[in-house]
This record gives sequence, C-alpha cells and structure tokens, in this order.
Amino acid sequence: MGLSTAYSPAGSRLATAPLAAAAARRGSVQHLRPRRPLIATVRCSVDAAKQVQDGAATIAAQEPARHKTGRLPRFGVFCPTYDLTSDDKTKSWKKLVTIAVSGAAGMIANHLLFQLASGEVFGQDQPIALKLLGSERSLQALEGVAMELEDSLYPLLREVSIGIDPYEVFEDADWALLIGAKPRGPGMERAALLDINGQIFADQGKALNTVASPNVKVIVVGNPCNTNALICIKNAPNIPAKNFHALTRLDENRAKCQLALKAGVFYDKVSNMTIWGNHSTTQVPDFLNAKIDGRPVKEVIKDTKWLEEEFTMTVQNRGGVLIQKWGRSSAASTSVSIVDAIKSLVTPTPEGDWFSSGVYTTGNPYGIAEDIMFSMPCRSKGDGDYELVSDVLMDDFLWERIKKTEAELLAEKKCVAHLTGEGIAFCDLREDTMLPGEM
Ligand SMILES: NC(=O)C1=CN([C@@H]2O[C@H](COP(=O)(O)OP(=O)(O)OC[C@H]3O[C@@H](n4cnc5c(N)ncnc54)[C@H](OP(=O)(O)O)[C@@H]3O)[C@@H](O)[C@H]2O)C=CC1
Ligand SMILES: O=C([O-])CC(=O)C(=O)O
Repeated sequence: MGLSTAYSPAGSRLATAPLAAAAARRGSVQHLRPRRPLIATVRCSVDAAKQVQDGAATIAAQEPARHKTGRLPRFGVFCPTYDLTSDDKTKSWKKLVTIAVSGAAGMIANHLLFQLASGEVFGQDQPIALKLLGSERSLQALEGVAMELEDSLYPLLREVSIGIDPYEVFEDADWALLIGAKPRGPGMERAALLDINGQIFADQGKALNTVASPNVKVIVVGNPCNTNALICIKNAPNIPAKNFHALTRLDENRAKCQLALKAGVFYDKVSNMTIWGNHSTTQVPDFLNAKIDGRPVKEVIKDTKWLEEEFTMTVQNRGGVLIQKWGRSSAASTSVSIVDAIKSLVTPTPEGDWFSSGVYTTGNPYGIAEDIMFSMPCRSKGDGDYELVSDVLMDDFLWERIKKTEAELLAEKKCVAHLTGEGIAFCDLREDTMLPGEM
C-alpha cells in the first residue's frame, strides 16, 4: 500500500505509520511532524522550533496551526508556523497565486513544478503556492517531489502541500494543471481509455466546481486531453467554460520546429501557427496561415507536397517517434509547452501573432461544431483570458482536414455521454486513431 512515510524526530525513516494510514483512508494526507527537524528548527519561528524538539507531542501541538490555514497541511519547510507576512511586506510582490497540479509525481510534473517555482512562468514578482495531487499509489513519490522542492530554496515558492483528495488539493486554486491520467497500454481500445480517464476528469471537474477559485483557469494535459477537458467543463457548471484549455501547445511548438528546419531559419522566425482540432493524429497543423519571417509559409516553402504530406504527418506523429527513441513519452518538452501555454494567457500576445489552445467551441466564428473542445487560434490581453482570432484564411485542404478532426471529437463526445450528463454513451470510433504519442 502506498501510504505516507513518516519521519522520526531524528530524521530517520519510520515504517508506514498508522496515523498516516488512517489519514489516507479519510482521503487526506497528514504529514507527521516534525520532518527533518534540523531544517525546521532553523527556519521555523522560535515557538515552532520548541515544538519540533518535543518530538511526538509536536504533532498534536501543531494541529490547530494547520487548520487555521486551510484543510490541507503544508509540507515540511513550508509549514505554517512561520510568520512570513512581515518579511513579505518588504518585497514588491504580487498577491499569492495558488496552483494545483495533478499527476504531480509523474514525469511531466517533475519538470514543470520546478519551472513554476523558479518564477519563469508567472514572473519574478509573483509568489506562488503549489498544491500537489497524487494518489495512494504515488504518495511516497509525491513526498519525494515536495522534498526536492524544499531543497531547491526557491524564494517565490511560499507554500507546498500534497494530498490525494481533489476537494482538498483544489481548494482556492487560481490555476489547475490537470496532468494525471492513466496511460494507454498495449491493446487498450481508445474507448476504454476515454472511459477510465473520463471518470478521473469528471471527479476533478466536480471538485474544481466546489472548491476552486470561481475564476480558476484549467489546463488539461492528461490524454485524451480535449475530451477530458470537455468532461471537466460539464462537471463544473459554476466555472466559465472559457476558462478550460486542452493542451495543444506542444503540437504548435513541434510544427514551428519542422517549418523552421525546412526553411533553414531559426524557429523564432515562425509565427501564426495554428493547430486545429484534437490532440491526436487527426490534428491539423495549419501551414496556410502560418508565417515565416512575416511571409506566408507557402511563399517561403514552395514544396506543397511536403507541406501537405510530410510536414503534416511528422507533426501528427512526433510524439510516437519520440517514444520509440526515448522509450517514454515527451515530458520535458510537454512541460515547456505548458509553461508557454500559461505565459500566453498571462502576457499580451505580440501584435499580429496568435497561439493555439484547445478551447470550447461555442460561439466560434469558423463554423466548427459547437460544444466540443477544439484547438483554434487565440489571442490574449495578458489577463488570463483569450479571444478567438477571426481573420484566418480557409481553403478546401484545410477545411476537409478540420472536418475530419471535428468528426473524431464528436465521436469521442458520444463515448463519454455518461460522464457529461448527456445520457447513455454510444461509442462508435470508426478509426481507432492514436494519441500523438502512439504509433
Ligand atoms: N497534451 C499533451 O500535449 C500531452 C499529454 N500527455 C499526457 O499527459 C499525461 C501524463 O503524462 P506523464 O506525466 O508523462 O505520465 P506519468 O505516467 O509519468 O504520470 C502520470 C500520472 O498520472 C497519474 N494517474 C492518474 N490516474 C492513473 C491511473 N488510473 N493509472 C495510472 N496512473 C494514473 C499517476 O499519478 P497518481 O498515481 O498520483 O494519480 C501518474 O503519476 C498522460 O495522459 C499523457 O498521455 C503527455 C504528453 C503530451
Ligand atoms: O501519447 C502521449 O502520451 C504523448 C503525447 O500526447 C504527445 O507526445 O503528444
């Protein structure tokens, strides 16, 4: 059983503790304090230091302090026994932003959490709190992640807490980065994956709806991310549907890289790159509207056959090729693309450019079916919100492919009707299409 491991006052590992087991059964993670008392003694207030030296008695003594600051206890060195408020007053910092991350013990999160804590994403004047969601399976690993965050001494990282109950972990979240999902195993039908992971996202949608900040921004990464995001929306009616994103930024980045390689330019010369549709092998990397050095791609790359065939397939299958070489799916570049996706929402989009995100289609200006999550071109004023770009070109090649990826998403939606409150599911996925990471 993957239950919490406690630490003795001297810092040595104890066997799985009954108190932790009981806490895990209740659905919350209680860290037995003191953990690593030397650090705590140095960095906690005098009162806390005294408690730390009192060993087991400390646990009871700290209980009231934990509950004052919310339901979830903070982890280790981030314990709420310090008074950082006077310290924070001397800094020209913004108000704390709370970021919840699911699948926090997984490979993508192992990169992302450190990028978030470094200030690279939200800025060097933005303190953050990280709330990490795991499961009984991953609880020990999650403690390991939190310990590495402690040891990194990030000044902007003010709080870390870990838990296995989304109703606790998502409480007051300003951002929810939903990464955790079961990977598709050999021989597993896409419909089965939709059902298993859909259930996770239905539960997490309900939890967000109940406890997160009413304007929480949600980025769904766990696959199949478009339909998982739709399930989340349907289970979170109090949160604006516009606040939900399915991550297609990795696909955009991959497409920019391929165009730059072909044109013999550095990739910062590629702009206006749209990925249309599903994060799957039906996705459409749009070379009609993309630009290289401000010029239409088709003026720079005259090989239309390459654009229509090789370019498109390379982007669609990039994740699978990487898995064949690496033996595991993209983690670092996915993390970078999550960072890019967040930055695109919190900084104004450069004049004339746009970015791709899987967003809710209702009210879209392109004639794409309503009520699905579809990757489209977006612009932001940097306030966390976005608007769709309306002045895009469309031709038969592009439209035909958009209709194919749209059909796939509409079919996926029918498969999860039981999770979206739309009746009985009927799953007829004609082509068992792949995630980009599958081949
Ligand atoms: N949209 C995109 O561009 C991309 C999406 N992805 C997707 O991101 C997700 C996470 O990838 P990655 O971090 O590499 O994966 P990992 O396998 O490293 O981590 C995934 C986490 O998911 C959690 N999980 C939740 N439910 C289950 C379940 N039923 N069975 C097993 N694990 C579960 C596990 O954590 P715990 O036990 O704590 O719940 C696990 O740590 C995957 O769905 C992947 O397909 C990957 C790359 C790109
Ligand atoms: O299939 C996966 O898990 C990986 C994936 O989404 C990608 O590489 O784009």
